[in-house]
Amino acid sequence: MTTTEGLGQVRTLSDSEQELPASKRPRIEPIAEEDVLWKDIVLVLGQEVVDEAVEAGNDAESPFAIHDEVEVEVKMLGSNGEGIAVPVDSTRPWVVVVPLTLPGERVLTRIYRHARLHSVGDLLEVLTPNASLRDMSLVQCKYFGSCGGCQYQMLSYENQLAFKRDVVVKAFRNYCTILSEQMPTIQPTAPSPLQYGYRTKLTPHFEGPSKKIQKGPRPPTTEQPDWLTIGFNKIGTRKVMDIEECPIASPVINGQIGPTRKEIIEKSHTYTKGVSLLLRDSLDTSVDTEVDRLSDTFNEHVCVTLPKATCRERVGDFIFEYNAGSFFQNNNSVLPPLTNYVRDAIFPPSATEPLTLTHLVDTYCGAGLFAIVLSPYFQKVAGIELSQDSIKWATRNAEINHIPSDKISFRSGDAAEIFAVVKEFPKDETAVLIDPPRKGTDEVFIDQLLAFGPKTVVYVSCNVHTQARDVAMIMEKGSKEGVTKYRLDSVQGFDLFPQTAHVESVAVLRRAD
Ligand SMILES: C[S@@+](CC[C@H](N)C(=O)[O-])C[C@H]1O[C@@H](n2cnc3c(N)ncnc32)[C@H](O)[C@@H]1O
Repeated sequence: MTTTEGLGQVRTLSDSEQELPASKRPRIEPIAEEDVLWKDIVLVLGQEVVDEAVEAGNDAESPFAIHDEVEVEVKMLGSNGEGIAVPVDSTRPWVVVVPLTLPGERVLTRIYRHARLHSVGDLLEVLTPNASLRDMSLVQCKYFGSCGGCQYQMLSYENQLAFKRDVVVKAFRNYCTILSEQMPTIQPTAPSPLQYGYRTKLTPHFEGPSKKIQKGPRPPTTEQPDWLTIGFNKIGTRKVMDIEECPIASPVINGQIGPTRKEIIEKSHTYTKGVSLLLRDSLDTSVDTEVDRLSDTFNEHVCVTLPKATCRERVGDFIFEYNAGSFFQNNNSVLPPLTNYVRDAIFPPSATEPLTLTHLVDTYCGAGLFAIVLSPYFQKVAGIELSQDSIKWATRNAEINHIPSDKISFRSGDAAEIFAVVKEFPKDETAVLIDPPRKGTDEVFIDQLLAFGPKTVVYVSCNVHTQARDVAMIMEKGSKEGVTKYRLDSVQGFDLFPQTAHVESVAVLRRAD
């Protein structure tokens, strides 16, 4: 029988690829959203049923036509935030993915796309709501249900956190191929202090006018032309819908949406292409960095719209500056609990013997967030980051926070290069922090990490699926090759984006000796 267990799985390096010099080896493939969805489909239909459908050649043949209206029952919430449903009347195993629906609900959907063993549909009507989960009085945004930004506003915050924990559990079950006895219980998801008004960065966008409109007369106007919509993509589409406010964004960002829209409309006759706008919440950078950081003057918020302009944020006692267009975490309210959590993971308050970790390596360090906030707890800190620009800011951030340059250093380069630099760091007293982009880290990095063998590894991730894969690789390679054996101490989700399906995750590994 054909087995589909490997379907959609990520590729591991072949033997010949393993032979290549580190710099020439391909990176581990990122785990695509479709792959994550496929695992949910298999969970709902069952592996055997999926195998049979594949065997019978039924897996690519939808029982529905595009635009069919179908009644379905939602079986579970998928890891990407949509309901994973099965048709109420169907003789063939098939899944229908419907956004904005909840487990246990019967809904009417209109099919708009087919893929392997599933179709995707728009939500037309919730026929039987799940009254214990759905509470529409919680919804704070007038665009909820049309805008693609938020998926969970109809859920209590407690339920949002519980669903996010399920995502972490499934991610580790599906992608972390370690023995179940090596897997710790996934901790409850840590909440964000702000559940609305938290986003410090928004990127509304608009499409350019058609060629036909460009050829016609385009006088300057103060009225919004028909071709122009400024906002976010409609759910499940690439069509932009008009947005005049966004309740998950911070007050200064909301205050800037109107003026920015007005400016775009007034200049609309000049546009030929679409543009992605930038609205970033910042402290007023004209205020001197030496002003009392708790004073009202220092904490005046402004909205920055130019990608090359400087932004400033305060995280606890520290301040950070960076280019508005470059990476910085988008929810300032959760940064103190997140950085405290990482600190406590490195120095567990419950440890019977205090850990004597004196050195920190912050890989994928951006503008130096973790390196700088955690610097008081270490004698030496080194950070690495690909973006030269972010490294300039990290170095400046160390200065404006009065951290001596013989204690903290930042360099630009691929994360794996840091291990050649920190050779003199005592591995028994070193913690390594990993915070890569969504695609996760790579095999070259993991090999170097294992060769270095730090006492503690804290892996912060915005993609729990690639994190689970990488954690497995760290543990499996470490134990197989007898290099450095790690045990997985804890995994906990962090809610950086309330009202959305996104979950951040922190995994803590400790050397097993
Ligand atoms: C999720 S961000 C984390 C940044 C930082 N830790 C923070 O919390 O602000 C990931 C960072 O990794 C950087 N990056 C991407 N690929 C990299 C690589 N191969 N080596 C080093 N840094 C990389 C990106 O530029 C980005 O700043």
